[in-house]
Amino acid sequence: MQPQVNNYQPSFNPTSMPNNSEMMIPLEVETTSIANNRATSAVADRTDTGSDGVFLTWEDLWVTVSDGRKSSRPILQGLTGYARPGELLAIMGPSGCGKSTLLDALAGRLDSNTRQNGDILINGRKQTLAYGTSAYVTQDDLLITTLTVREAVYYSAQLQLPNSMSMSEKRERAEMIIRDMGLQDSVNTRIGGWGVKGLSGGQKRRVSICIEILTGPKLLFLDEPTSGLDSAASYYVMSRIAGQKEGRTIIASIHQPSSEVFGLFTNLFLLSSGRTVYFGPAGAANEFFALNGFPCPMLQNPSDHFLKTINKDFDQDIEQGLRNKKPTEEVINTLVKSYQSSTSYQDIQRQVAQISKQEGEVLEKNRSHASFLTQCIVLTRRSFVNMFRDLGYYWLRLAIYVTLAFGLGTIFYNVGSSYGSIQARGSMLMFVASFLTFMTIGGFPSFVEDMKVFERERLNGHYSSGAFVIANALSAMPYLIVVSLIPGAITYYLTGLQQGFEHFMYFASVLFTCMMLVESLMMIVAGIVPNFLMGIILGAGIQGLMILGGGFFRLPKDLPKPFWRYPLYDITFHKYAYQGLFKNEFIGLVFPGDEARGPKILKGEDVLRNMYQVEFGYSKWVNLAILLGMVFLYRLLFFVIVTSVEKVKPAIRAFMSVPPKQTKQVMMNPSTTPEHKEPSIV
Ligand SMILES: Nc1ncnc2c1ncn2[C@@H]1O[C@H](COP(=O)(O)OP(=O)(O)OP(=O)(O)O)[C@@H](O)[C@H]1O
Repeated sequence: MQPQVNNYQPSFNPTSMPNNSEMMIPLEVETTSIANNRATSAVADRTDTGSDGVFLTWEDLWVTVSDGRKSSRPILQGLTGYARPGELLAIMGPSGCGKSTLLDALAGRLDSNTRQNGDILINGRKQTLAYGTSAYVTQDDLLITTLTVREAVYYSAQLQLPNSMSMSEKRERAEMIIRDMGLQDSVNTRIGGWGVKGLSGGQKRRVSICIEILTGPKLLFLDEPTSGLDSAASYYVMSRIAGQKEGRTIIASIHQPSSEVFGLFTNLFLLSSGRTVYFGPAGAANEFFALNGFPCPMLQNPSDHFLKTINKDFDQDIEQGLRNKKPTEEVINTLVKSYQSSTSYQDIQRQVAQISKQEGEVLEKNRSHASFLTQCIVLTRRSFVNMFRDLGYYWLRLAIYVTLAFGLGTIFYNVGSSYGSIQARGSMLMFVASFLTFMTIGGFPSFVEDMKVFERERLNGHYSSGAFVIANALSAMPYLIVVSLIPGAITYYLTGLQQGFEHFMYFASVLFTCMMLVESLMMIVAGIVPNFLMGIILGAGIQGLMILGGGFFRLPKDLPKPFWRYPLYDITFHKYAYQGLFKNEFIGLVFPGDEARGPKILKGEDVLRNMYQVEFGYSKWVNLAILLGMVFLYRLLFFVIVTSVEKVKPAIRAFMSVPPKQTKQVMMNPSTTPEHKEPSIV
């Protein structure tokens, strides 16, 4: 159909237009408009932020990203709008138009390489969202892949729901949400990840939604909740979400909603290349397009029509196929200008101003009501189950450790007590304290996965960072005990190190503590660089330096100052591990001296003092205590890092934002330019 001439009347006011639920095809517009007028104006006039719920407004919102050179590229261009309790706002637009960026900006989760300008107010107040103030179902389903659907939702219920609710009530709530999302037939299916097939993409999507709607958050963001779902599933999922909107503010970006799903939206925010094509009641969008000369063809889904009209990505194909068609860029400019000169736009601005003026309640952080102890217990249990089921977490490592233990046991088999055994014992202990513990790095991919899930759950306020840090350490302990006892015993007894159960237990304890230390170190690395390759390189580099400066490859007195001797030698855990193991092994043993040079008999203490320059004055137990203290310190550092990221990120974002007035000076607002040009900041 050829577009008609632009006969759009600026007096068009979508806030007085009918509700969309009864208006799916153009013919119905006229018949339902009068009936619905009253309903929508009632909604439109509800701007009292004093009521319970979240009123969100954004005004002249710009988001730009540096394009690598000295200029910036705008992703969102001066957007203005609002979302209110009891309403479902749908954000639609072609792929890449900025839907996720808008959601991220509103939820306070923009990437650090972006700059945000403009006002976002919550209940009329400038308030930083994120970390527990809202729930956000992101596009990526960051879930624990080894859990079943029931486990994932139930653990989440235990973490998020208050202690005052009984376990059976929590279980009941979890089961109900699972049923609501149509997952009752997959409750016992594991979610699955790379390498392990589990749920389908659409089912994972629904698990993510289940987890976030468990507590009925006051402000809910959903980024493409229906991706991967068939049209029936999309409708049921969206209708469940829409059914929760009473007293809640829901904003969802969505691709290709069916006409039934479209009927569930209260308001529609239509974007193209980061510009507003339309904002207002979803039911009035059809008329807006029709009045501008782009009526929805009979029997066509309106949302398909809107997206087709404003998608310029395939203009070349269209040009080849339909030579007489208006270029899409022109169509978009017409709609953008038309919207900006309409009374409805002024009305939206008036609404935003009105809502912004009324200061309502401060949105409280952290929706989690489970006690700290409950969080620790539930997270420890969940993490323990995950570690047990994830073969790569510990079991594979155990198999490699056992293989290496046999390697060590055979290469140093029955090491004896000759003069030559001194060097053999030293090398073997060094290998155990350095390389066996170094291999803990192999668990890093699993740590990164854990960190991703933690970040999502933390941002959505499911639990505190402290509970995560404690649970992560506690759940790893039983496995590390197994991993240090079995390969430790094989190595110890095959090589014939100093006899006595206490000596073996000390050996295994140092191995265990060093593995805890390396795990803690790698969690710190995962907290700083949540990138698998970079993390492994960084972790390996740090440990390489520590091993070098531990006082074995270069004896302590020969270590160059200032870096290697002070401070590295004193802070590297390898120093305390080597010296503890050496004391455990050599003290009490006697060796025949070097026949050519030294004394006839060498006492173990002399070997330590003269050959390895071990520090005396404190016992091997002090070495072990220092190592345990380091585990505590590393975990504390990990906690400080994850909590400071929470504080630093919003501060950086606030620092990166410039007041809207400045923005207007450096950027061209399309509404003020006769022909739209891509604005840029240089
Ligand atoms: N942090 C970033 N750095 C660089 N470019 C970015 C960043 N965030 C978004 N963009 C760019 O902004 C544009 C809009 O991205 P966004 O993800 O918001 O689109 P979208 O409408 O959600 O797309 P889709 O529907 O395909 O998910 C894209 O071109 C994207 O590459």
